[in-house]
Amino acid sequence: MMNIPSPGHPPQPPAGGAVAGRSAIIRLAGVGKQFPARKDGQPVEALSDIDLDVPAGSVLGVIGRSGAGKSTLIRLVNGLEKPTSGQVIVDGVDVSRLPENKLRAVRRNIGMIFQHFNLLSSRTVFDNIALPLEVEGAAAPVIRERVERLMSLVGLDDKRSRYPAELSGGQKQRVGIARALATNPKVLLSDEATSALDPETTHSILSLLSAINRELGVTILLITHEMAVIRAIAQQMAVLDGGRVVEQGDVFDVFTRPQHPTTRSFLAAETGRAPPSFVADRLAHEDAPGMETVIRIIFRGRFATHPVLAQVSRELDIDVNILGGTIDAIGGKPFGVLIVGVPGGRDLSERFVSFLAARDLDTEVLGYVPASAFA
Ligand SMILES: Nc1ncnc2c1ncn2[C@@H]1O[C@H](COP(=O)(O)OP(=O)(O)OP(=O)(O)O)[C@@H](O)[C@H]1O
Repeated sequence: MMNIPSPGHPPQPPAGGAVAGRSAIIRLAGVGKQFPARKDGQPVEALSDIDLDVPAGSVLGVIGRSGAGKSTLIRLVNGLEKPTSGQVIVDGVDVSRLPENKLRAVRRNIGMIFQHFNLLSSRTVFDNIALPLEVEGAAAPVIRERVERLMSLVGLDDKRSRYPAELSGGQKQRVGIARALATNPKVLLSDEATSALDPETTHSILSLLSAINRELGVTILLITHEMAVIRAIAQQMAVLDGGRVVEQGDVFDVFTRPQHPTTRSFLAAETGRAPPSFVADRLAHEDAPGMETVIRIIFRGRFATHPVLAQVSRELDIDVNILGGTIDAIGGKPFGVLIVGVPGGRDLSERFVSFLAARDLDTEVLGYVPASAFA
C-alpha cells in the first residue's frame, strides 16, 4: 500500500476492465467550443458534439494529433474555458455554468499535471507541494504533515530542500504530481505529463499514476499523442480528430479492433503491427502470379495461434509463411499480431481469410510479395 492517508472519499476497488458500469465523475454532453475569429480569419471550431463519460475511479486516455482539441477539452473540465454549447459535469457540478468565484471550490477537487511541470523555480520541493495548501489557508502543522506524506508517496523524501533546477525531469514531474494531490482531489487531469520524459522515466511516472488511481481511487483523465501511454495506464480511451471524438471504448477493444482510420494510423506505429522491413521493402499493392498474399491476423482473448494456423494449413492444403508478429497483453488480456504470407493466389487467400473470420479472428490484407523472396 502507498503511504498516504485516504482522501476525503472512499478508495475505489482496483481499477480493472469493469469500469464501464460505474457512474461518470466527469461527463461531457453535447459539448462544442468555438473560438472567435481573429482579424481576417474564420472562427475556430476546436470541439464539436463531444459526448464523453469518465467513470469514477477509472483512467481514461484521450489521444489526438496536434490541434485535435485535447488541451481545449481538458481546459473545459477544470473550467478554464467555457463551452459554446453543451454541459461539462464534474462530480455532479456543471462547471460550464459556474462563475469564477464558485469554480475555486471545484478546482480544489481537480488536480492537474503538465508536460513542462509548471513548478515555481524560486521554491523548494517542499514549498512547491505546499503551495495549494497555503493558498487555501491551511495551518502550518497540517501543511507539514500533508507535504511530508506526499513527498514520501512520490519518492522524494530526500529532495525536500532542493530547487526545481536541481532535479531531473522525472523528479520534477513527481513534484508536480504531489502538488496536484495536495488538496485531496477526486480527479487528476494530465496534460501530456510524460511527453518531455525519456522512455524509462515515462514508465516510472505512469506506474506512479497507476498506483495513485488504484490505491487512492483518484480518477485520471489524461491526454496524450502516444498510444503507448494509453496502453500502459488507461482502461478506457477516446480518439479525438478535428475536434470530434471519432472512436471511444475499452482500450483492449480499440487496440484490437480499431474502427476509425485515425485510430488505425495511431496504431500503425505499435510494435508488431507493421510488417518487418524485409517484407515491407518488397510489398506490392497489386497481386500477380507467383506472389504470396501478406495478411495481418489479430488474435484476441484466449490465445490459439498455432492450432488455428495448423488447422487452416491442413484444411486448405497450403504452407503458411510466418513473417512476423508479437504476443502481448493489454490490461491483462492477451492479444497477438501475426503477419503471414499465404501462397496460391487470390482464391486461396480469400478462403484463408474466411476460415479465420469464422473463428472470430480479424485479418487485413497488407499487400503481396514474390514467393521467391523468402526462398
Ligand atoms: N484561445 C484560442 N483562441 C483561438 N483558437 C484556439 C485557442 N485555443 C486553441 N485554439 C485552436 O483550437 C484548436 C484545438 O487546439 P488545442 O490546443 O485544444 O489542440 P491540442 O490537440 O491540444 O494540440 P497540441 O497537441 O498541439 O497541444 C486548434 O486549431 C487551435 O489553434
